[in-house]
Amino acid sequence: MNPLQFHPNRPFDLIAIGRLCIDLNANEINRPMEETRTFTKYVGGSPANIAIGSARLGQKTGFIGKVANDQMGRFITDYLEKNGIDTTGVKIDHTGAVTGLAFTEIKSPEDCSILMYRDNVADLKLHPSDVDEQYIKQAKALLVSGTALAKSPSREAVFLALEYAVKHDVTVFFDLDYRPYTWTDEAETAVYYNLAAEKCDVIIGTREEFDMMEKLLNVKESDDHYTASRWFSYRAKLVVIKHGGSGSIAYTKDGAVHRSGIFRTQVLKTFGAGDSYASAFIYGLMKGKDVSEAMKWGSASASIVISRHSCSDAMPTWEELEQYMETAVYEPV
Ligand SMILES: Nc1ncnc2c1ncn2[C@@H]1O[C@H](COP(=O)(O)OP(=O)(O)O)[C@@H](O)[C@H]1O
Ligand SMILES: O=C(O)C[C@@H](O)[C@H](O)C(=O)COP(=O)(O)O
Repeated sequence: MNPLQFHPNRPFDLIAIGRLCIDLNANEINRPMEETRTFTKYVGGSPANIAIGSARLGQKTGFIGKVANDQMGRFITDYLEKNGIDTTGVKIDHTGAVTGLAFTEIKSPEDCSILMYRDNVADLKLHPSDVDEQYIKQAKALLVSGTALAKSPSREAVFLALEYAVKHDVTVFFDLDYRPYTWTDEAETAVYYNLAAEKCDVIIGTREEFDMMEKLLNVKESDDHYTASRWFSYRAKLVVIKHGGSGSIAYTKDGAVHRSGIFRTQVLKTFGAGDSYASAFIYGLMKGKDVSEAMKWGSASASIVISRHSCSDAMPTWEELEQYMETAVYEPV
């Protein structure tokens, strides 16, 4: 069953809000950063990757964010537009802020990490005055990324977007996307994550991300069922907990539990799994598929992206995804 209903007759399927950054992915794989010399530049940032994935799958997609007033900022906006994403909501910073950079280190397929340069970044300068109620009102769904809550004024901009979404019956997806280095204080982090989650229809995160939110409440044990049920007294209808190579589990408000396995693949690097999973999972739900089927689409998309070098540029089209699901081997949990 699909517990979500999307407002019909809206021009945008999905509008994402949050960071637009640059990924610099190591060309020399199976090497530590100290020995890595060259990188390939891609558009990055979790919500950007999800929006690109969504557009590739054929969704009418828009973005609300802020970019630096320089070559990097223009590279990002240009790439979004080339992928058919509406950039009306992408504003340009005029305070001298810079573009966030994510250098990726691929020591082995299982051992990947990201070195982020995020001082004075333009994405966190997104201001409430940059968020247009009329724009959000045109969407069936809004995707919020947790990292945008890390600092003001971006934090207030996201809460305002959430208010508009709730007011206009826009279905809200919250990808927790917890990046510790963007935050300074554990309690502050958990408080804002929990406050935002109260306003969301669908919450998607890894076990570790939910643990971070629950630590503040002195929850000692990781328990997926407990985690999900906490949110059903608020707005949530669906909670998804991702477990890496062990698949994912979803709970719906009516008490149903859905499990998804993975599509085994030749993993090049692990990052990008969550973003590709989210884009195809959301697409599946918006196409009216039931939760289990949408999770399978998400797993297939993740499997494709982790076998490729980039995150954004590797996002599959619907034709690629469909063909992949016909031929690849699915391992149920
Ligand atoms: N090694 C893997 N092989 C195949 N699929 C994977 C693998 N790791 C992750 N995935 C897929 O990607 C999804 C999200 O991965 P996960 O690592 O939990 O998220 P994140 O990238 O946000 O940390 C998983 O639920 C699974 O479907
Ligand atoms: O989110 C970022 O700023 C970096 C991403 O573009 C990146 O490549 C990544 O980490 C993807 O995250 P994941 O999908 O949660 O693995």
